[in-house]
Amino acid sequence: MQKKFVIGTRSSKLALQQSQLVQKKLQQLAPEFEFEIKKISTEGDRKRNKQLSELATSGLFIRDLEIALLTGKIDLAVHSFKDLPTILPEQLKIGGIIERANPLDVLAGSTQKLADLPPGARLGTGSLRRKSQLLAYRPDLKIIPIRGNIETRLNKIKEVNLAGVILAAAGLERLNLTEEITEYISPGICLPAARQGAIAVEIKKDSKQLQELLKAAEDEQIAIPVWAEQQFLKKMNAGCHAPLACYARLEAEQLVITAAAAALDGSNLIRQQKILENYTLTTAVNTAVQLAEEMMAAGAEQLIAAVRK
Ligand SMILES: NCc1[nH]cc(CCC(=O)O)c1CC(=O)O
Repeated sequence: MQKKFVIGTRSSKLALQQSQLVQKKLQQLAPEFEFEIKKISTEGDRKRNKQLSELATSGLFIRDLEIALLTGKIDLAVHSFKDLPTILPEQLKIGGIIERANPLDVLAGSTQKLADLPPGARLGTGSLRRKSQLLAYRPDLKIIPIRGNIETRLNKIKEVNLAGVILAAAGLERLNLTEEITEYISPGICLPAARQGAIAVEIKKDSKQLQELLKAAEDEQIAIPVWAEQQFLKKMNAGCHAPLACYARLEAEQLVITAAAAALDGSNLIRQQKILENYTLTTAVNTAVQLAEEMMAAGAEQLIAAVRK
């Protein structure tokens, strides 16, 4: 029986914070085990095992963490679920969804709320999902593409003279930067990305001990809506770079799932919602798949394909 587990993490502040949260949760649940955090560098030894890197087809950093998992350097990989592709390498799986912070997008670093910004105000975001929905709401806005980690993006406000930036509430809350939040943007204006704010822990499929632990750490009230969003995205065959949004929330006995897709210039926006009574994981996921089918029937595929290339 394994007594010590290594948690692999990216080395960004946000990634470390999320990994510490997972470490704390698991440590509380299983005080008899040791959970150590290990930073995995982006450079890594990516090219050392060609077969493994071919298996892990995802983004560069995710791939390094997955290679570390597959080669036994780490036992768990902590990710912002939003950034993960919907299809994982054959030997890996999501062992559990640990916590979801506020799933909404925010306007940050602005002196005015979104509705009060002057015509032509410059807002920073690198996300096509945010850009397209914001333009559908206010075609006059100037959307300036920005990249980098959260603090880098906040710094862009002064550097390139922006009225504010659009970010995930989750990142700012986890980094204790909530004082930068001007406004939580209504999901009726900017629907969040599928899985936004949720932390996913990836493990090897044969890690029985860890699987049990992570199941015990999971709260199904949190996990069910997130799995529904994941299944929606998978059915749409899209990732976090598409101008596509999906947000599921529990309201009493109901699961409410909303999806949106928009043309990049905001000239067209498709929005659909489904409400499920007395949800279970299975019915939630099935409803999400139906929602994806309705979105496609309404023409969402063309909007997504416009930027897929
Ligand atoms: N792709 C960037 C990214 N990936 C995860 C987060 C933090 C929020 C989350 O955990 O979903 C962010 C920043 C942002 O979207 O503003």
